Parts: sequence; C-alpha cells; structure tokens
Amino acid sequence: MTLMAPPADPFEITDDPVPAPNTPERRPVASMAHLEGLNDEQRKAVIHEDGPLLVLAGAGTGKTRVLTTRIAHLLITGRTRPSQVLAVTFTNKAAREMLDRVAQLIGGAADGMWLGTFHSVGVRILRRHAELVGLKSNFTILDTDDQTRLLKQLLQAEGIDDKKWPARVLSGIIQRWKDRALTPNKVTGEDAGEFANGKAAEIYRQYQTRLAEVNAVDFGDLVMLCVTLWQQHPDVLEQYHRRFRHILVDEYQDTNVAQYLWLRLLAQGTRDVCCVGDDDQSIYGWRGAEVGNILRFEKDFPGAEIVRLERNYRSTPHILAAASHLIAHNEGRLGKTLWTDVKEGERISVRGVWDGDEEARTIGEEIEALQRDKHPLSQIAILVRAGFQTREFEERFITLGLPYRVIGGPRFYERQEIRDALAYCRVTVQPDDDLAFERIYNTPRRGLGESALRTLRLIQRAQRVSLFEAARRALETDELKPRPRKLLGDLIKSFERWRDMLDGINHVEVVETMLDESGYTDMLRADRSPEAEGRLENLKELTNALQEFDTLPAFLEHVALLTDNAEKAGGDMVSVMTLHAAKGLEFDTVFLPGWEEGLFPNQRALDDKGLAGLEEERRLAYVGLTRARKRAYVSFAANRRVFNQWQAAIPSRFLRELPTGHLAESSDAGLYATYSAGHHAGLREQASGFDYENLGVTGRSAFGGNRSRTRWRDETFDDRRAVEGDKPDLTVGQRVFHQKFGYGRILAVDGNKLDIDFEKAGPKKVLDSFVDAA
Ligand SMILES: Nc1ncnc2c1ncn2[C@@H]1O[C@H](COP(=O)(O)OP(=O)(O)OP(=O)(O)O)[C@@H](O)[C@H]1O
Ligand SMILES: [Mg+2]
Repeated sequence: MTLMAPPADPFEITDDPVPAPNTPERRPVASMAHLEGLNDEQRKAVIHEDGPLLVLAGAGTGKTRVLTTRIAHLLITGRTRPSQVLAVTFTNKAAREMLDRVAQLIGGAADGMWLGTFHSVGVRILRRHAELVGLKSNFTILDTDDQTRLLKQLLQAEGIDDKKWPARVLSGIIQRWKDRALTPNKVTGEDAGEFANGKAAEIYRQYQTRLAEVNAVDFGDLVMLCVTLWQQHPDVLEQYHRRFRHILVDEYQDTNVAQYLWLRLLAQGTRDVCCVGDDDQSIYGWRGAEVGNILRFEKDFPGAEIVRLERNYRSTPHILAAASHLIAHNEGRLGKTLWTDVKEGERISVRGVWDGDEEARTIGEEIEALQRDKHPLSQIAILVRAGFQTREFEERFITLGLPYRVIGGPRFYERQEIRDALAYCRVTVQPDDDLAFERIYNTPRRGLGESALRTLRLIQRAQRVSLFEAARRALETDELKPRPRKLLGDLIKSFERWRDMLDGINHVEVVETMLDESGYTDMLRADRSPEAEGRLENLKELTNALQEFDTLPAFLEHVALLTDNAEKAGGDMVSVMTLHAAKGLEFDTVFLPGWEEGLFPNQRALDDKGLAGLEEERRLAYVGLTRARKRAYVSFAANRRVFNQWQAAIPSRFLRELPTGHLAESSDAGLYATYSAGHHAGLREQASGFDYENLGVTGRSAFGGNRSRTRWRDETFDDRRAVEGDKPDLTVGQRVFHQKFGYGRILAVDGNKLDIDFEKAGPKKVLDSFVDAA
C-alpha cells in the first residue's frame, strides 16, 4: 500500500548540522549594522559565543533588545539557521513583538524559528510525541471549568464531601503541583496534606488517568508533560538537542520550577542558552514563579557568563529615580544601578481625587489634552492593579468617544461573570429574553440538564412562546421529570420574586439578592483561585455601576448601548490593562490609578504575615512606573464605593516611598497634603459622612444626570399566547400518542393542556404540542 507523502512539516526535526565555529563556511558578513548603537555590555551579550549567558538587568536597559539582536546576529553571521533557534517569552503579545523585531533586523521573516510562550511551544512538542505520554496527537486542552467538573466527579466517586473540599480548590492545588513538575507519584504526603481527607494525591492520580482516557490535557500539563517526556525518553530529548542549538528566554525571573526543569533539560544539548531577566520585576510568585531560578542558573550552568546592563534607554531621569527609589524598599534584592542620559523631562504627577469617578474624569481630560497636542493614543496606557478597575475608565472613554482597547482580557462588560449577572438582570426585567435565559438556566449548576432544556425548546417552538413561558407551562404538566420540574419551578419562582422586589426595593439590593439567592456568588466564593477573586471584585464593581442609574432597565439599556459603541472602535487607541499584562511593554505616557491601601498593595498582600506579598506588590509598582518613557501619572482616591457603601481609602504606602524631589503633587481637595501629614482618621470621618448625592459628585453626573425610566417593561410584557398554534382536532375521549408516555385517552382539555389517561403511565397532564392523534 502506498501512502501519500505526509505534508511537509516546516518544523520537522532534521539533523542538518550547523557549520562548526571557525570553519571556512563561517564567512564574515559584510553588514554588521544590527550591532550599531548597542553599548559595550549589550554588544558583549549579543555576540557572546558558546555557553550559557545570563543577562541580569533593570527595566528598560535593553534586555529584550539584546535578545532579539542576538537572534538576528546568529542568523546574519551564518552561525545558525532559523529552525535551530528556540525563543520563549511570557505573553503572546511579547512573542509577536519579538518576531517583528527579528524580522526587521534580518530584513525578512525568520521562517522555521520557534518563538512563542512556554505553553505554545509545549503544545507543539506534545502533539508530536503524544503517544509517548499516553495521548493522541489531537488532544484537547481543557479550561478551568472542564477541569473542575472532572475533579468534582472524581471527588464524588470517592464519596468526598465537595462542600467541605471544593473541586476548585483541588484544581488550584494540582495546578501548583504541576508548576513544580510534581507528577502524581512525586507528590508526598506532606505536599498533599489534609485536603479531601488526605486523598488529594490519589485523586490527582485518577485525574491524570482520566485526562488521558478522554485525550485531554490541562494548562499545567503543557510544560510538565514535556518534562516527563524528556525524562523518560532520552532519545526524544536528544532529537531536540540536535535541533535547538540556541535557546533564548525573556522575562526569565518569572519562570516556575517546571519551566526551569524544561529549560534545563533542553539546554543540556549545546548549552547555548541565553536568559534575560530582572529580579525586581518578578511578579508571578503567586503562580509559582521562583526568583531563585536566577540564582540557580550559575549553579546549574557552571561557567555561565553574567552580563549586567546599567544604562536605561527608556525613561526620563525623574521616572527612573522614582522607580529605583521605590524598589530600594524591598529586601533581598540582587541590587543594581541604573542611569540614563535622557533629558530631564516632566516630574511624576501624583494626584489625589475624591473618588473613582473623578479619577476617571481627570484622566480622560489629561488624555484629551495629550490628544490635542498630537500625542498618539497608542502611546498612552492605563495600568490598573485589579481587573475590575477598568470599568470606570471604559465607561468614561465611551462617553468621551476615546477609542480604547483592553489588553490581556475582555472589556469589562464582556467578562463572563458580568455577562452572567447581566443575564440574570435581563431575565428578571424581560423574561422573554431567551438568550439570557439559556445563559443562566444552569449557571451555577443546579442540575438542570440538556434534556429538560430540549423539552422547553420543543414547547417554545410548538407554541411560539419564550423559553421562560415554556418553562411556566411545562411546570403545570408532567412533561418534565420530577427533579428537573422541581428545580425549574424554583428558578421560575425566584425570577418572579426578584421581579416583584423591583417594585419596592432598591434595584441594587435586588441584584445583590439575585446573585446571592441564585447561588452565583457562592459558586465564586467556593472557588478560591485568584481568578475567582477577580470575578467577585468585578461583580462588586457591577453593583457600583448600577448605583448610577435609577432603575434596572435604565442600566441594562445603558450597557447595551455601551457594548454597541465599543465595537466600532478601531485604529489609534488607548491601552487599558493590568500591571501584570504590561510586563515588557513601554508607552510614552502611563497612568497608574488606584494607589490606595487594600487596592495597591492589595488586601491579600497586606493580610500576608510575611513580607513576600508586599514585596511582590512593590515590584509590580516598579514594573508599572518603568513602563513610562516620558510621563507617569499616579493617582489615588479618598473614597471608593464597595458594594453599596462608600469607604474611605488610605493612600498607598508606595506613594510615600516615592522621592518627593521627583514628584509634582496636586490635589484638588488638598487630599494629598492631608494624608501625607498623617491625618487619616479625620478625613475618614469626613468622607464617610459625606453626602455625595447632594453635592452632585456622584458617578451619575458623568452620565448626564438621572436617566429617564425606560418603558422596557410595558413593551416587553406582551402576551404571546395570542399567536400560539392550538391543535383543534384534539377532543375528550380521543385516543392519542405522546412522545414520552405513549398511548392514552384524553380525559379533559384545558386550553393547550390535556389530561390524559395513559395506558402505561397512568393519568398525566401534558401539553398538546407533544401529542398527536393516534
Ligand atoms: N543601545 C540602545 N540604544 C538606543 N535605544 C535602546 C538601546 N537599547 C535599548 N534601547 C531601547 O530602550 C527601550 C527599552 O529596551 P527593552 O525593552 O529591550 O528593555 P528591557 O530591559 O527588555 O525592559 P523590561 O525590563 O521592561 O522588559 C526600547 O525602546 C529599546 O529600543
Ligand atoms: Mg524586556
């Protein structure tokens, strides 16, 4: 039998050796233009030959530039070809930028080079050797929801109470093990602890088996399974040793143990490994990153060359001084000097504002001013500590018509939990909203499955009513099995209750009640992952947004218009993102809002007994400031609204750690002065007793005052019963056939409901749409 030749694999591992150093094949190249402009240390790192190299340097010193130039240099000098280069970084955005940069330097695409994130490279490797780790090459990658569902099944099968030991927590534990490359048989009793009555490791083992059975992996596997693969199959590892002659890693300080092992195995080949990083920018400790990997490098790669870069090319002296001064408050740093000969520039603006609304308004004004001065929006970024903070800026930008993009995540109103919560609101206000109803029908999981939904859909189509109305009708019959009928009945009753509440109770409270009673909040609370915490914060922020409207329908209308507007944006845009997502990037102007205790540094770090959490927050602040080339604006609000309440906020300790000589402090209300003088308590009193409504400084003013009540309710409560198709041919005494209950005789007809005495199932109430004349 002849087979078609397999399609050419551009990444095929071949044995073509590179010309060895100093052979005639290594012709000197005419143009070394790519080296121009590099300082001595940078150049040393770029042209360093043979053997491990660690570039350890502060922000903006050209580490990433060294990395890309080094790749270009390897290619231009003919020392290597693209397919022999592997470069790894942390985000897809960073990977794309590196590819572009290399292409620019070599004047064309570096086809065949592997440049991606640890995860994307891991997938590629695993697909090729899937069978060796018990998978098929078309394996799927599970998201956290699938992962948790699977774990839940396993916990239940073991008879473990998943209220006490939630699957989501276990999912986090397993993730941490995978970060440390601990396969089930490497997990010790000590690692496993008390969780799941001491059975966590056992369930982890079952989980891995189950994943293999369904031909799936989770994110952690993408790195860990490569390590396993190489450890168990040295011949495969050797293939990669032959292929990847040059390995380069950016943002090395944020590698976790598994990634480090991955790298160390791979680098044993030629030992030509170049890592660049900055211990002061290690911000993923909470995800298992180990700054210690920097120190380990010299030990694991004896004779490694260490290059330090001290000249910063990015920022003005004010920005650099402020960032350096701030980070000096951390203990246990490797320590480094930074200098620049960029001209002085502007001081860092530090501004105190009353509340988040004023903060968004002020920043919006600053951006408009920059725009008038012809500054491109793409050179402006807003960097927030927590995802929920983007909401106020997004709304403000939409009001101003300023195009923006949220990097590293969806826009606020497109986030999963926000869409879910909005779906609850929509069904409450407008029960015929089928899309919304389907979205939350079984979210959180309440045991309402596909089959009940199918029944509802049949009714919906046959009687031309909404799903909600179909549910109501199904409840009056035996069309649903007892359990789904009970559960659906509870859901419908809840919605009716929430709708009634809207008549008497403040809509914000109704929404809070809705999220509580539906079990939605509990679902997120049970999930102790950092993502879930962010989701809860987003929900709180949603209730803040709700405050700004008089009614729930008015709010929903506002949101519908927002999302509509947002999609039209294109071209030159302001970037909004978290500090974590900003790593490695740079902008002329950077806004750093929300520098308040509990927000930044965040509460988790403050609750932490040791200093580790706080120091990681400080590194984040350092990352934030050092993203700025020319201008940095730090701000803090005196009051934040959390759920229904105003809370007085205390300015971040990081503000006091900035050197005053480099700051331009301003505060409309003299807040900064008050705070820095240490009069926190007095101001807190003032703030909590503050009547925002009467002063007209609520968020409401930003949206043009009170919104008129919409007539949504009247319009949508139309009675669709008028259009439904009755079945006039069904009469008492007639023999009929029902899809589920079989043959029977009609006892009574009540509109579209029939009482039928079924031959097998006995008397039941059913809907006429499920019945045909026998
Ligand atoms: N020798 C140089 N001459 C001129 N500009 C340079 C030089 N080296 C780097 N730069 C510029 O300085 C800026 C910062 O460089 P780069 O992003 O490589 O720094 P980094 O050390 O990777 O920073 P981070 O720690 O934030 O990732 C870039 O705009 C880069 O083009
Ligand atoms: Mg960089």
